[in-house]
Amino acid sequence: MPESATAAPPLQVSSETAPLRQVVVHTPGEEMALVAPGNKDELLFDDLLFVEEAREEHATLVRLFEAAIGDAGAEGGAVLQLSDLLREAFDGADARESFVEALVELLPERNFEAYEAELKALGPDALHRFALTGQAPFAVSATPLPNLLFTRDLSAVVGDHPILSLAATAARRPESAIIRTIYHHHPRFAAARERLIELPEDVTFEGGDLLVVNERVVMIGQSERTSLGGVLAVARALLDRTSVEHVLMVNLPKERYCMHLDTVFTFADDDTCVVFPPIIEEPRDHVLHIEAGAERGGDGPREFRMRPLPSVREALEEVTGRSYTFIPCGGADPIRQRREQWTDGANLFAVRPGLVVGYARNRATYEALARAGFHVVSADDFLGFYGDAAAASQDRIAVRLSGNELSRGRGGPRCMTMPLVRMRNSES
Ligand SMILES: NC(=[NH2+])NCCC[C@H](N)C(=O)O
Repeated sequence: MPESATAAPPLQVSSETAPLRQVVVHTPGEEMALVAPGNKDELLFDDLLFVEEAREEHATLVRLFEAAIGDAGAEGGAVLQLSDLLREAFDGADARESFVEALVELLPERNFEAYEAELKALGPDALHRFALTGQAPFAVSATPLPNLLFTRDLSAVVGDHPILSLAATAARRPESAIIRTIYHHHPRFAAARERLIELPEDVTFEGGDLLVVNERVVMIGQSERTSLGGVLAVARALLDRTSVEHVLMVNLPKERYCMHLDTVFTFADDDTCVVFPPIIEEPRDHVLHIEAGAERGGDGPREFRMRPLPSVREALEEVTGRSYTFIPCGGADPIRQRREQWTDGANLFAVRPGLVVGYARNRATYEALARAGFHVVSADDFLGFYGDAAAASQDRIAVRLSGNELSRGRGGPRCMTMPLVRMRNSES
């Protein structure tokens, strides 16, 4: 293994665009094929995915990461599969037991308590299958977890601190038990365990709502999925325990189309963002700047200082001291903006500053990226001609990934990735 690989720490995310070294994904499997007309709404799918094709699209995304990261990956490789991490964690009987206990606790309405002993007695493979598909060798059943595809929402890493999400919907709540089990029991996370940020059970928070601007600044959406309590609990933990000094809370409409902040706002370069103009460009006092206030003395928690700011742009410019270019998702036409936002045009994933991947179908978004100086290439061309040389260069490149099946799940490349390590060489 090259030296840089062993040197990379187990967890380190220094910004949204810092070069990617290791990422967790989930290639759709058996659980996706269990989405049917009768349960799709409950499972948060607007349509059924053609699973074979979705798997191929996803495999291209994985190849792209492997090509771009090359040998710079952290220990264990560039791309980790969530399902493997869970299966490896289940090798320990403690992990299996605490997973079952977490399910019982997180989903009281499902009455898994009645089968607790049987579930705890399942071996690692059987419990793994039950966790993903809801199917067990006896009379209990749970809902399948097709949304595992969107690994982003399970957790967020800020610096070297992992935050465990607490999913807002019943369909996704078992995912919180999965990620909790992985962080608590998988040997890979042994060193990060003491830095784990866990939230009080009465709040909700999903990773798609948190963006790491730099070591001192994070943005958090207060959304359909992340409650005000969730924002404040994450803010408190970050301000108390990490290098973060500024939390910018963005108040979003509580609607499905913009369920997380990353559905309307992502970073394409250190100073360039792709934005959904109707929500992000109009100033309307929808940003709250949160900082640590005075110590209270005694054991009481430290106070917050909060003040409203008119817009995302003003908030970012004020706390970072730099200026930003906003590229409109869908270009200038309001209808195309809405159509392309719906198919995740604003949900780009940056592999390094200025190298992004999105869904090819969002053509007006790519035209806007081209106008901002990005070379637009297909995923095949990227893999054939660019690969790791492109990752190392300074060129601005926007890769078009075929995602006609994947996009039916209402999530784009950023939603499908949970970076564990992203940092510049100088940071290792
Ligand atoms: N980070 C994101 N924007 N994730 C999108 C998740 C989509 C998923 N079907 C859901 O409704 O939960």
